[in-house]
Amino acid sequence: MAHKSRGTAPISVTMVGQPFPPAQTRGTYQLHELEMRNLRAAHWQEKQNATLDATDSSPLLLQDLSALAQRLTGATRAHVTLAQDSPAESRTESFTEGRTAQEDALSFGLEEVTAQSHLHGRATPPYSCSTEDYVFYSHGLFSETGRRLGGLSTAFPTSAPACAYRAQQLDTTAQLLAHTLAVHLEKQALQNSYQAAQRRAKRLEREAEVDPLTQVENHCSFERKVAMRLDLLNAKEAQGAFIMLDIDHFKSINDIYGHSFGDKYLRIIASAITSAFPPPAIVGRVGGDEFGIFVETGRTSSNYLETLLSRCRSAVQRGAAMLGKADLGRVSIGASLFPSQGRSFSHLFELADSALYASKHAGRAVNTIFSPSHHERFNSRAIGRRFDEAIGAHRLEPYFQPIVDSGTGEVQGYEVLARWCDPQRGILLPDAFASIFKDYRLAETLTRTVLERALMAYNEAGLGQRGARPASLSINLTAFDLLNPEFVFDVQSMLNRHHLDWSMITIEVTEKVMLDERSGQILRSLLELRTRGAKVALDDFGTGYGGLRHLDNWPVDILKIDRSFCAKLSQSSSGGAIAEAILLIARKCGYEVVAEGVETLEQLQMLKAMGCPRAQGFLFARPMSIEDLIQAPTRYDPASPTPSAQK
Ligand SMILES: Nc1nc2c(ncn2[C@@H]2O[C@H](COP(=O)(O)OP(=O)(O)OP(=O)(O)O)[C@@H](O)[C@H]2O)c(=O)[nH]1
Repeated sequence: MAHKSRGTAPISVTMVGQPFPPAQTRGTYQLHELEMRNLRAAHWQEKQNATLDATDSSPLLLQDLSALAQRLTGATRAHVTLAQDSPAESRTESFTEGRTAQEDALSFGLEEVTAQSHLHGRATPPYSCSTEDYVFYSHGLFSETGRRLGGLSTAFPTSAPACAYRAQQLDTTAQLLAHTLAVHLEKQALQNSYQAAQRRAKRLEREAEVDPLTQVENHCSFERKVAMRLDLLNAKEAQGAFIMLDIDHFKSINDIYGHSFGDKYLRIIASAITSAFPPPAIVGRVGGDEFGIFVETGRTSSNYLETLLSRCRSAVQRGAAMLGKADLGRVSIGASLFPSQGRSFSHLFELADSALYASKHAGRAVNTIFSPSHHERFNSRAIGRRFDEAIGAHRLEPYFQPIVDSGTGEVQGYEVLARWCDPQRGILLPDAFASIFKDYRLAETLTRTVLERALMAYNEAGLGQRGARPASLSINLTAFDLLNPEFVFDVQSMLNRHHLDWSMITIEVTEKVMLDERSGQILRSLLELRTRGAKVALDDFGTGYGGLRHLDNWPVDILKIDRSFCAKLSQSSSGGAIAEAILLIARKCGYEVVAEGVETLEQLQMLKAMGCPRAQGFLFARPMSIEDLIQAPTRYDPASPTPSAQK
C-alpha cells in the first residue's frame, strides 16, 4: 500500500476513552500497522456475519454523508462507514501517494477510531484518540431498534478549543446520519429483495423453457422462439433452415445400455448440436430422441446448409466417441428451407419431418433436404385424404407372393402385401406411401382393409385347397395393430366371417416392432394370437439392432432371413456365413426358416445346400393380384421359372 513505501516518521497515538490493547500503546507507526492488520482480519470476520447488505450505491452515499457530517460538525475530516464496511477498504482510499505525514496521520487516526468502534461494538462513550495535531472521535450509528448500522469518525485540530457544543453537534449529527442510513438501507433491502424476486422469476421462467435433461429449449419454447424469429425474418426477407435430427435406433440403445446411459447420450448429443449451432441458432428437444434446430443461413446456397449439417454430424460423432461405444453417433437429419419451402413454424416442421423420414427410409445416418417428392411418401397428413378416398374406392388391395418349399418347389403359403392401385400413378408399393405407417389410424385401417380382403379372396378362391397341403397366409402387422387390445378379437371376427381358422395364419412382425417400448401390450397380443393357433414370424431377421435377444424373450416360430443376406450369398463369403449361422441357430432352437428375396438359381442352390427349407422371391414369383394367383401354379420348378417370375 502507498503508505508502506513512504517510510514516514512514526506517528505517536495516545488513546483517551476506551483502553487500547497494550501492544498498541507502544506507539510506533510500524507496530500500529501490524496491529491494524489484526484488527482488519477480525473485522472481516465480523463482516461475514453482517446482515446488512452493502451495495454498489453505498460508497456514494457514504461519501455524501461524510461530506455532510463534515459540514455539520465543522470537523477537519469526517468519515462515515457502514457496519460491514471494511477499514481496509477505506484505508486504500485515504492513503495516496504525495500526502504529507500530517495528512497520513489524519487519515490513520480516523481509521483507527473507525476500526476500534467496529471491533468494540457500541461506542458509548465515543472512542477517541489523539495525535500531536488532531483529536479523533468515533460515534456508533444505530437504528431505532438498536441495530448497529455504521459509524461516524471525525477529526478536529488539537489546537481548536474542546467544548460541550462540539460534543452535542457530534451526537446530533450521528443521530441524523443514523436515521438517513436506516432509511437508505431499508430502501436498499427492499430493492435487493425486489431484484432477488426478479432474478428468481427469471430463473423460473427459464426453467419452464428448457428441457431439464438436455438443457436445450423444450418443445413449447422452441416453437415459440422459432415462430418469433420467423416473424422477424419474414419482415427482413432473410433466409434460414429448419432442421430435425433424430438419433438412430435410440430405443435399442436404451435397451442395450440402460435408460440412464440413454439419458447421458441424449445430453451429449444436445451439447454437440449446440456447439455446432451456437446462438442465435435456436436448438430444442422436440421429441424423445428428436431435436429441432432453426438457423439463419443468410443468402447462401444449399451447399452452405450441407456444410452446416456435416459439421453437426461430425460434432455428434465426436461427442458420442467420448462414450466409448462403437455403435453410437448415428443420427438421421432432415431439413426444410425458409422462406422458399415454408414460412410458418408448422409448415417448416412438417416438411423437415418428411425429409427426416426420408433419411430414415434411406437407411438412416444421412441428411436429406426436403424436396416435394418427399411430401407424399413421407408425410401422412399430405397423403391421408387421398388414402381415405382410395380405401373408400377399394383401391387398397392384397397382393400375394408364394412361399415355396426350396426342395420340391411346392407352394406352402403366401405372404400378403399391400398395393395401392392408383388410377393416375399405377400400382404403388408400400415404399411409395411409407408415411401411412407413421399414423396409427391410417396404419390400422390399412392392415384391416388388406387383411379382410385377403381372407375373403383366400376363401373365395379356395387358395387353401389348391395345393397338396393347405397354404398359410402371412400377414404383416405394425406396432399400432398389436398395441390395440381389440385387434385379436377383430381378426377372430374376420376369420369367422370367412370360415377360416387361425392355423393358416402367420403373423409377420419386424424386430423393431418387438423392441417397441410399449412392448407389454405387443407381447400380450402376440401371445394371444399364438395361443389361438397363429404362428409368429420374425421378419427381416438379422437386420435389426437388438441382437438375438428377441429370440429368447419373444414368442417366435419362424425366422425370415433378410433379403440383403440372400443377395450377398453369391457375392461374398460373409453373406453365406450369416445365412448359414441363422440356419444353425434356427435348427438348434427349433425355428422354421424362410429365406426372403431369392432371385437366382445359384442363391437357391446355396440355400438348399445349407439346409434352408423354404424360400420366397422373384425366382419363383413376384407378388400378384388374386386374379393372377388363381392362374399361377401351386408348384414351381426353379430351373424353368414361370413367365411372371421373369418380369
Ligand atoms: N433414455 C431416454 N430414452 C427416452 C427418453 N425419451 C424417450 N426415450 C426413448 O426414445 C426412444 C425413441 O424411439 P424411436 O425414435 O421411436 O425409435 P428409434 O429406436 O430411435 O428408431 P429410429 O428413430 O427409427 O432409428 C423410445 O424408446 C423412448 O422410450 C428419455 O428422456 N431418456
